[in-house]
Amino acid sequence: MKSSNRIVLSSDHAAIQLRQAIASHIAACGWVVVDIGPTTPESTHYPKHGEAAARLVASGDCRFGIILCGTGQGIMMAANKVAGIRCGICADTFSARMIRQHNDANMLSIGARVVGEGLALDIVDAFLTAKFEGGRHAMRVEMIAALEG
Ligand SMILES: O=C[C@H](O)[C@H](O)[C@H](O)COP(=O)(O)O
Repeated sequence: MKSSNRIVLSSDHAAIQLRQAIASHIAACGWVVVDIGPTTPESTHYPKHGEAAARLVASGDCRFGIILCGTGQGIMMAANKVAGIRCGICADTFSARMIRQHNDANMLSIGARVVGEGLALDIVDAFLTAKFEGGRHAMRVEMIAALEG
């Protein structure tokens, strides 16, 4: 079922605190948060958490996904293996805005060991408030999809 107001959140052990801060922030902004954990700090493996979040976005259950690990890199790589996912990693607000406007990104990855909480929340806001511009960018996004075979 398509949902325009549901956002899935996921992380590995390196980003639990920041993930919870983002969950509170976006819930206060009116989004329905689907936080799929983990909730305990034991070491875990980012590929499975990236994949789980990506599948909820790819299926249409959630409109967007926000995923985190230490750098944001590994979990982003895993999410992008799922067909239909366009996940960008951001450590600045300009990129967070542009991956929506130009790339129609449906997932955002953040490195909890890279950016502090204040900047991370600004990045999330930039991502969630920007709109895909379509036009010349639409064909390029279709070209990305074509690579999925
Ligand atoms: O891209 C991978 C992430 O940054 C992981 O969060 C990181 O590799 C986990 O490292 P560690 O097991 O040393 O906490």
